[in-house]
Amino acid sequence: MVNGTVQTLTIAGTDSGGGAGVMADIKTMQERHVFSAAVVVAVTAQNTLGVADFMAMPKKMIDEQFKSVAEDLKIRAAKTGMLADVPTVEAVVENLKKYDLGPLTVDPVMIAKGGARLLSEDAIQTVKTELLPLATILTPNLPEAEELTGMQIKSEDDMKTAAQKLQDMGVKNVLVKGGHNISEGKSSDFVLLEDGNSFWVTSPRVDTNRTHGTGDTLSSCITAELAKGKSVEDAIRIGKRYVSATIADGIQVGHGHGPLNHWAKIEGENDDD
Ligand SMILES: Nc1ncnc2c1ncn2[C@@H]1O[C@H](COP(=O)(O)OP(=O)(O)O)[C@@H](O)[C@H]1O
Ligand SMILES: Cc1ncc(COP(=O)(O)O)c(N)n1
Repeated sequence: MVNGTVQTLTIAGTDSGGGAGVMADIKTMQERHVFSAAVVVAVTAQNTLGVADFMAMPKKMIDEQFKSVAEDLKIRAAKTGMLADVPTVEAVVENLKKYDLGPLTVDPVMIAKGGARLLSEDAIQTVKTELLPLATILTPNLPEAEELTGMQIKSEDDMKTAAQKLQDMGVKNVLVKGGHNISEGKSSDFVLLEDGNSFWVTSPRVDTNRTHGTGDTLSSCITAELAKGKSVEDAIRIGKRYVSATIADGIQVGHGHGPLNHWAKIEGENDDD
């Protein structure tokens, strides 16, 4: 069965605290029953209280990791997370063009919950012009959608407008995440699909600061479901249900923005789904 195992790839930064980045991605993939490889493009010294420091990998190490993965594994879907700076974004784009890694989910990570910049300001333009055209799905949170579109997002209508603007910039499918407190009592994300259809995915807002790694977890779950062959719409709906479960059923780790409970189950789902 080895060749039949569904394989995915995360291209992101590590989190020494275990809650976000590559660590959250691999935990999510494991729970969604797909195998995950990892190209580490940056290392962070981080915990639930914040990011103390980070270091981007040299281009040669990024290239060698892509080569090692691509030569041996059959990746069915991939995702990007923290990409640090211009040379790192450029190295990742070059490798994404070189290897067939299946549908790509781009989580345009810019600023951590604690406030640290994880993507340099000048790299935002590189992401826009070079990475976004490669994305099957783009999953910005509200500050990221504001940066990418240049508009302010203060309402659900603004979220719809931002999604349309991002699609006009050449992105196929857009998921604008509403975790940053726009709607009372609920956490609603707006989805605009390639075919023009749109819908909201909504969950009750959980009153908690244990939301470290929510974006990574959502985008990894979407990637896992795409790798299994699910449609973009189904992958997003499953991703939203999974991330909601991991937030609602919390664990106690650390003293700040705590990590999610990746063991949480989607209600009604069987273990072999
Ligand atoms: N307090 C919360 N309660 C319920 N869902 C949340 C909460 N915070 C975030 N979410 C959900 O988690 C997912 C990630 O959103 P968000 O936190 O905006 O992303 P990011 O981690 O990139 O900032 C979205 O589906 C969002 O609706
Ligand atoms: C390596 C890495 N990647 C991504 C995030 C974003 O996660 P969050 O916005 O939940 O802090 C992070 N803090 N660290």
